[in-house]
Amino acid sequence: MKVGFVGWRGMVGSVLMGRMLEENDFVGISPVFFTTSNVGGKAPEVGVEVPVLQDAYDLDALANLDAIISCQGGSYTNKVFGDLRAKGWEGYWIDAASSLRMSDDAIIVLDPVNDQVVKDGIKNGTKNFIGGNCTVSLMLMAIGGLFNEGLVEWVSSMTYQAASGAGANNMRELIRQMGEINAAVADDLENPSTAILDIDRKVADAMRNDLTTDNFGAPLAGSLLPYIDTQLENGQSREEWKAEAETNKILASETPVPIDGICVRIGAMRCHSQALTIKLKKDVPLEEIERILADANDWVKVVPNDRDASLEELTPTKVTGTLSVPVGRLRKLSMGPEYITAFTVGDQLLWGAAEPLRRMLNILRSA
Ligand SMILES: NC(=O)C1=CN([C@@H]2O[C@H](COP(=O)(O)OP(=O)(O)OC[C@H]3O[C@@H](n4cnc5c(N)ncnc54)[C@H](OP(=O)(O)O)[C@@H]3O)[C@@H](O)[C@H]2O)C=CC1
Ligand SMILES: N[C@@H](CC(=O)OP(=O)(O)O)C(=O)O
Repeated sequence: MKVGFVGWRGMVGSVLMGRMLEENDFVGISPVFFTTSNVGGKAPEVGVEVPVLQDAYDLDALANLDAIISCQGGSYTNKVFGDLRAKGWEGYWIDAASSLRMSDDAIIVLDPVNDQVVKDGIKNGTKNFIGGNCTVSLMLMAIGGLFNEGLVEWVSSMTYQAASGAGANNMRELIRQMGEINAAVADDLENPSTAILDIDRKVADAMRNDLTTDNFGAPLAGSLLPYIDTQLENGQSREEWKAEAETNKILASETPVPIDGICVRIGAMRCHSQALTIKLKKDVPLEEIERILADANDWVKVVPNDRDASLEELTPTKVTGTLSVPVGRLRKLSMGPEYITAFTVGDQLLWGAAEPLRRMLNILRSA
């Protein structure tokens, strides 16, 4: 199988490369690496022979491939994909960007949750397989079991999203902002007799006036940003809109499940967290809910709803850089026995972006 990689050196692409190397995924394929900036340059070393970097806008070179994985972003997809198909290319297009997600001829891939949808799609000739929005994929990795059992009447998700979802420069900016806050009061922190309200005043002043905000457009460190992605007419942000639209597409739901909430950017590096309120269709005992969640896939981990376990297991710090998707704080809410709450954390660059694409390629290889 000849596989083209576009966007392999970006943030999502680098995580994809790392995972493919870890899993020996380059063995048995003929990889071709593309670039928008360095045609003829040296391709990365992946343990098999590879040609020099090819031009990512060269439709003839792309049309030679059996499959293309793009982590280059939506504008690249918009520029190249239509023309490539118009040329008659019938290979598989696997993409991290959102551009094609809701197209009728595309499937959103998250095989631990929608394996059957993906397999049916391949059988029926689908050629476009697109990674889901990170928040949606991570929510489904955590509570997909309840959806697959048909138990969910609706979900409200309140998110705590990491800087990485906004890009590499935003991650740098978050750390820079943290440093700028520290610098504003570094001397005062050394002096135990400095009044805390003086420190607080200086910090607030620095946050309002002195932080670098070129990428986020607002101070994030020490604060939060209650709006992600673009504004829609109905009052939702586009990130909030994706929850219901993408979840039901991933699950190929016959009756769409309402999912809505508020998406918030916080000062975490690359783990998205979500607080979920779930209305079940019936009263299910908590132990049964925990069993359904735990059995749904190999990566979800049910964390007991106690203080020590939650602080140990259920934080971005613990989860970052891993494929584990813990879900905890599980309990019935006072609204009634069908209402439960849950808190989940997941790495936004792994299950949220690169891992479903890597697995999709392997599904195609073994199809
Ligand atoms: N599914 C999801 O939830 C997520 C999806 N995404 C999608 O993935 C796309 C790519 O995101 P992301 O990886 O953050 O994008 P990056 O900005 O990190 O990389 C995109 C491209 O920028 C070019 N580039 C320019 N300068 C550099 C540099 N210094 N280091 C590395 N690459 C550089 C590279 O192209 P070249 O080699 O051709 O120069 C690279 O492929 C997004 O636009 C989005 O569509 C992102 C996050 C989550
Ligand atoms: N919007 C997400 C990241 C992302 O890239 O989402 P999407 O793939 O749906 O555009 C975030 O900011 O956390």
